[in-house]
Amino acid sequence: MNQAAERAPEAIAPLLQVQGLRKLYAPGKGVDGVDFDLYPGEVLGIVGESGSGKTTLLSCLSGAMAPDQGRVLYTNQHQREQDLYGISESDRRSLLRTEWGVVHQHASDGLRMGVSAGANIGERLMAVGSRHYGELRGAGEHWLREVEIDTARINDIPRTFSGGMQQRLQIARNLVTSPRLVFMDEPTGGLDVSVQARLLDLLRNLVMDLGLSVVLVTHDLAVARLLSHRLMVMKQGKVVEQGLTDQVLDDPRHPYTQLLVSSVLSN
Ligand SMILES: Nc1ncnc2c1ncn2[C@@H]1O[C@H](COP(=O)(O)OP(=O)(O)OP(=O)(O)O)[C@@H](O)[C@H]1O
Repeated sequence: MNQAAERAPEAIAPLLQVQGLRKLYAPGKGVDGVDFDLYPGEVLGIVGESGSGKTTLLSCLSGAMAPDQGRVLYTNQHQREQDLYGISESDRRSLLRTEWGVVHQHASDGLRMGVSAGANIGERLMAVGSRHYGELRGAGEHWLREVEIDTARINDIPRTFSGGMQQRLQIARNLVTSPRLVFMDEPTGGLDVSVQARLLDLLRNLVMDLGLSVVLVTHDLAVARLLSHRLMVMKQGKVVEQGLTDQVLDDPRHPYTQLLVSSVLSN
């Protein structure tokens, strides 16, 4: 065997490494001892009942709230590892405007409700230096089409949009800077079932086409099954089980996961 053949294929570096993360508001309230790696193109679902710590974890991962303990390491597009809470506030903000995106449950938390749809999309591009009106307009139209919103609505403000459209606009606003990692907090929560189904379909296609890495918080196991490759199950701030989505949902090992799955089945 020659030397080249003996060499192991180059390992793919994780995009995100989470090590020993803890954020406790009070004993047992918050998250504790969370460790995982997220790889490029991977969708990780975080599930668990209300109060299990999903939102707290997402906030710590997405730079919104510093943990008490532990590290969040991100490998940026230049293959440099950045410690999320070791870098400056302005570098963290810059990550959030460029390589990262955040889709909130309530579109009003992620959109500027009083400015036009086009401006909502263009704003993120302007924040990274784009000033050319034609380009901004073109990007606005392109991303409206990508999220299935009629481009004739480009000058309308989000307040005049339906809930599903607002959520799709929020997604377009995030994707315009070609992020590598997107955090989603209950992206289909509070929408009618048929609107949810359309949004899920759109999200699934966008995630696949763009090769996005996603951390998705949901209490809805059907949403988790449809979108995520891997699942993490949380209970009272701790991860009780993690693995491939189908494995966790079809053959849950932890009694809590078994309960979650069976309560969905019996609904
Ligand atoms: N700012 C806060 N101050 C004190 N306790 C908090 C705070 N935010 C959350 N908690 C508590 O921490 C625990 C985890 O809450 P968290 O919102 O992260 O859970 P969750 O799984 O996202 O719940 P939900 O699905 O209801 O949003 C809960 O017991 C909650 O009451």
